Amino acid sequence: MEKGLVVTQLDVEAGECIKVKGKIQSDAKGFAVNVGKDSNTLMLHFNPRFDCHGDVNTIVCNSKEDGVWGEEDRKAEFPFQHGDKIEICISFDETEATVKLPEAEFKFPNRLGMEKIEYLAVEGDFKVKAIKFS
Ligand SMILES: CCCO[C@@H]1O[C@H](CO)[C@@H](O[C@@H]2O[C@H](CO)[C@H](O)[C@H](OCc3cn(Cc4ccccc4)nn3)[C@H]2O)[C@H](O)[C@H]1NC(C)=O
Repeated sequence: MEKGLVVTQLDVEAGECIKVKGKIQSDAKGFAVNVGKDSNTLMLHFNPRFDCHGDVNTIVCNSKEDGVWGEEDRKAEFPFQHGDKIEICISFDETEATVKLPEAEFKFPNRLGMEKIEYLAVEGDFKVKAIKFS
């Protein structure tokens, strides 16, 4: 299966923002935005699931340390629809990551105490149009 967008060698610090703009496919089962050190060490795996892994219309967040998933955090809101054109803004500080959407905001603890984001990956049924660092 083809990989999505992967960006490495980043140096995103606390308070800075990663903006990912794109379109959710009309038949999306799910997609994920991963940020962290590398694919095995993730501050945040942000995984909206329309219908996959037994979840329907559920955002699953998690961390990954040395290739091992942490405890999942399922969010109450699901502000996505098939075909949506959205911009996801991810920022963090020493205690938590924040995911800002046009009509919702989610927090997830910075479990690994990461001080910079070096890695960004977007996977699944999401077509990236642009990414911006600010
Ligand atoms: C009840 C006992 C089994 O629990 C299930 O265990 C599964 C396997 O660990 C959990 O699914 C995994 O959850 C992880 C987060 O905790 C990740 O989401 C795992 O997927 C990684 C991944 C990304 N991708 C690329 C991708 C991403 C989005 C859409 C399409 C492809 N391929 N594999 C995903 O396979 C799944 O969330 C978990 N369900 C529950 C309710 O705990």
